[in-house]
Amino acid sequence: MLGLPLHPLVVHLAVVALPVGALGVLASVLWPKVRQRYGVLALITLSVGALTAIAARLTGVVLAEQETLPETHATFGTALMIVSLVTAALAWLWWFLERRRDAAPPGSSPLAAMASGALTVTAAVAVVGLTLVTGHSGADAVWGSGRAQPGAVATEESAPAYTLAQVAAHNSREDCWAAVDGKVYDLTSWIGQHPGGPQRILNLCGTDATQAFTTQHSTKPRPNAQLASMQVGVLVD
Ligand code: HEM
Repeated sequence: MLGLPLHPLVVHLAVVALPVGALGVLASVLWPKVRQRYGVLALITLSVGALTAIAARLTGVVLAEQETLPETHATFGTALMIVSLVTAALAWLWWFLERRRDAAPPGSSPLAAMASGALTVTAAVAVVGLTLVTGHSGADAVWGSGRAQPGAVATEESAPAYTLAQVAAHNSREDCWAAVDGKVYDLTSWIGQHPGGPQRILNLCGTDATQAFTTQHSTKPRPNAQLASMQVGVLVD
């Protein structure tokens, strides 16, 4: 429930609320008339957007546990969450300083309000830009070329073919290949990164590891996506 149904729902809210709120705040800083009429509305919209960005990040993490993690999109999502929260905080600070300036006697220094206004405008532009790239990378992860596809590294037709004897020659920590289910993988760079420990991968070097891999990981998405990213060819007799 927390993953798939919620993530698309909250991201669409964030994708609307963040740019609308950020542009509204930007216009409020630049034009006092806009501030008077729509300032509070823009601030609330931006704040709702920032809270939705947190929700999007959290539901995205849950979703990544069920599917594979689209790295670029996750990085942008985290950046957007932080930048939108900072922007909302800056915008409220600017608002508070402007209100104080309105109440202050004529001739008081406008410096603090102006400085916070300039920071708010810069941050609001960053929010709009980051919302666009985060949304785009998310759409790409679902529909486009960024989609994590098992076996995407080498297609059956284009992949080089290796015999088990050739695979067996790559049987060391420095050069570790294994075959799984008719495909050949170079596991060398993964040895030290395996969450289940390096020894379990070292045991596979130079072998047909189909049974060891499927017994341990069967159809779990993460190990299979990791494996797919390391494919170097297909196994032939
Ligand atoms: C090329 C082969 C393998 C790959 C690509 C691989 C990949 C992975 C990945 C991605 C994880 C993290 C899982 C997660 O975060 O959900 C993991 C965890 C683990 N792996 Fe492997 N693995 C391989 C082979 C093996 C083998 C042969 C064994 C045992 C004989 C093993 C034992 C474990 C254990 C105990 C964990 C930690 C607990 C778990 O998440 O299941 N792995 N592996």
